[in-house]
Amino acid sequence: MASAAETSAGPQGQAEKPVVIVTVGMAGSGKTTFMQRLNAHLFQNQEPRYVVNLDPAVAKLPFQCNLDIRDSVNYKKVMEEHRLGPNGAIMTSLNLFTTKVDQVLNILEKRAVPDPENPSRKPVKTILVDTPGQIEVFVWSASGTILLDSLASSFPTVIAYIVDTTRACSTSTFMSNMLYACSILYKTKLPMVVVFNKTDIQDAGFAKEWMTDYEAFREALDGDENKNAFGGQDGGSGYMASLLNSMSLMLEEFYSHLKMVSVSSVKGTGIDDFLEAVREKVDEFNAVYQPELDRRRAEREEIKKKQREKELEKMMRDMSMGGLTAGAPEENKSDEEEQDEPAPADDDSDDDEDDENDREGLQARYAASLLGKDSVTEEASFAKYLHSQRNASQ
Ligand SMILES: Nc1nc2c(ncn2[C@@H]2O[C@H](COP(=O)(O)OP(=O)(O)OP(=O)(O)O)[C@@H](O)[C@H]2O)c(=O)[nH]1
Repeated sequence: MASAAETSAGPQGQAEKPVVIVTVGMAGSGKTTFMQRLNAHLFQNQEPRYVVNLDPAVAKLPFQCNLDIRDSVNYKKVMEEHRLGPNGAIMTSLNLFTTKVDQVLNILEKRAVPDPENPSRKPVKTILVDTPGQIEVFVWSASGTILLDSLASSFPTVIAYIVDTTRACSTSTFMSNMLYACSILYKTKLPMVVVFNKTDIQDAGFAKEWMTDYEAFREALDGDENKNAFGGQDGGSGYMASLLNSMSLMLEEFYSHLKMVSVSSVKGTGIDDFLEAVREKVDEFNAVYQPELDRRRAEREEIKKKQREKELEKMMRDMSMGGLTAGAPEENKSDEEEQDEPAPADDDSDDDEDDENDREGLQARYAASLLGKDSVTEEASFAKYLHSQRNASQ
């Protein structure tokens, strides 16, 4: 069977990149169990994979992990030392871990290619990432964004949004779940597969129907309203139904961007469907998301370049003004002193000329460095200079 990474090969036969699957979902939706099942499935198919755990608070993982946030950050210590609650400590642990994102990417990139020192070790094809149950802590935090952006800038990345099907079968809980998924899709701007988990207990056929047929959802909504499922009085229930109805219409466009699969992580059903959906999403990542990511990266670079040019302009102005102010103390001298002062010797005029040459040379070097003709040392000295300027102005 084709691997999830098989469609991620770059153009003109470039080395195949592994696919990153990031599992997110509400607390208890079954993310860890799903990861365990996926890991076992890939192992059975002898597919080299790499497992990353980003949940610092998990007590015990039911699978072997290659890279574990708990090895570098002690969640309980973070809680004690910073006097934080559980969610604050998870967020701080993620922040601390994010400072090592370059190292993490280095490791992953090394594992994605053959190792000349260990030729028997196959390059990984799938990178599985488990995230904390507190979904907002990961998706809406700066560190979560940095981690996701960094992964997506190196590998095709797909979000697996896990839904507890047993808790999504009423129209209101279903809608809450879909709104969460929608916000994650638009926040991360990454392709998403919605995984209806625990289908050994509750079939997910209703969800598929509601996502593809508005009338079916409308009927279910009427049924819930008639049963007074929203529990409102004096028209409260009516308000809820009308809100859900409007949201369902609004989400129609969003549903069209999703791929949904039914899975039972406990029984192992639906995993092949999930991997097939990931393959589709990887194609979408390469065709749609990658160019968009490249465009955003180029935009950021352009902004940075403009900022540097602005700083250089300001610095040039400061330097030419500096030339004027260098003579300023002279102006404080009394007329008398000025008259008594002997005429400048030839030596002094040489110094002035040297200063002028130095300044011009310096300006030319800075300009060259900004125009990209810089050598490493010039760039370093320029950065040093800007730094000292900033410190001096503070
Ligand atoms: N019946 C059934 N139970 C499941 C399935 N997947 C997970 N569970 C159960 O759901 C509970 C929560 O599963 P976890 O995998 O710990 O969920 P999680 O989303 O990782 O939890 P947090 O990380 O704490 O948010 C456990 O009791 C699992 O055994 C499934 O497919 N079927």
